[in-house]
Amino acid sequence: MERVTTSDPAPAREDEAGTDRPILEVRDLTLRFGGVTALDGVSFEVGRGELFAVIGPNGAGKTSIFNCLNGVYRPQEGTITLDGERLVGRAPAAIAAMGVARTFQNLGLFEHLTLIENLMLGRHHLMRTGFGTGMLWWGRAKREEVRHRAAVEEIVELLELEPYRRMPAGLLPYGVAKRAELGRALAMEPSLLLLDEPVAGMNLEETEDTARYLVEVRRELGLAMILVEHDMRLVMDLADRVLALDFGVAIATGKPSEIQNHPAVIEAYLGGAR
Ligand SMILES: Nc1ncnc2c1ncn2[C@@H]1O[C@H](COP(=O)(O)OP(=O)(O)OP(=O)(O)O)[C@@H](O)[C@H]1O
Repeated sequence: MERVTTSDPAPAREDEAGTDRPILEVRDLTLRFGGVTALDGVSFEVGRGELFAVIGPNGAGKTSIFNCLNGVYRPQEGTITLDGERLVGRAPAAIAAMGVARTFQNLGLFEHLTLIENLMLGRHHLMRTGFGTGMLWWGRAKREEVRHRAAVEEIVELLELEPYRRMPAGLLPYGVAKRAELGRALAMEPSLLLLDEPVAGMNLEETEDTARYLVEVRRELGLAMILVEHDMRLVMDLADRVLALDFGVAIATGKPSEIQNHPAVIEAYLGGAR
């Protein structure tokens, strides 16, 4: 059952969706699987244009947060509010249509489709003219397609994917495929982007490239992003603020420099290594 706390600093009302309010507000999120408490009363906010990172040892609950945010898991308690709209209880497709996009740890591209086709699929939910209507109203459908193609080409340019436009996704080098997946998520025109271990399996050069593209995306699009990542250097370099989890509990939230030196965070990582 949803628990609405009185401590919510900003009640979820659409008319208050002003620019100063955080784009995402998570309050007292609790998620249980039988006897396992994956998330235990977790609260945090993400500001507009903020790059917010979630860290923690294996099994801390990072993926569970993403799965609650995009509607794959339904938390037993707590609220999630995106721009004044409650998310808990909505289906993943509805949440995606509200502006929450996600990249996956393992690639989520269609291997036989070209890079451009994959990006166009990312825009599917934004397309109003289906095939049937398109036949009847081909003029409007054509104009709409031109608009969508132009939006996709902007992303291709931003992420420097031009040389790979017509290549089937399955043939892309790994680093490029990860970038294409970022492009597919951006093609959705999200208001919140969830980045699930964007540099997993990358070498140093690819990791540095990814960091550069994320900085670029942020500068160009001013998009709010949540980053789950084990690469601490990337997190500390890129994030505005960091939430550290341990056994489903939020043990610290703050600037990267504060989190790096936080005794509870150090203990959580060293404890896990013992
Ligand atoms: N579908 C599920 N069924 C049962 N238990 C689950 C499920 N999903 C997650 N859990 C449990 O919830 C806890 C948190 O898992 P989660 O995957 O969110 O951690 P994580 O921080 O993402 O870990 P990692 O860094 O290894 O990906 C773990 O104890 C995990 O076993």
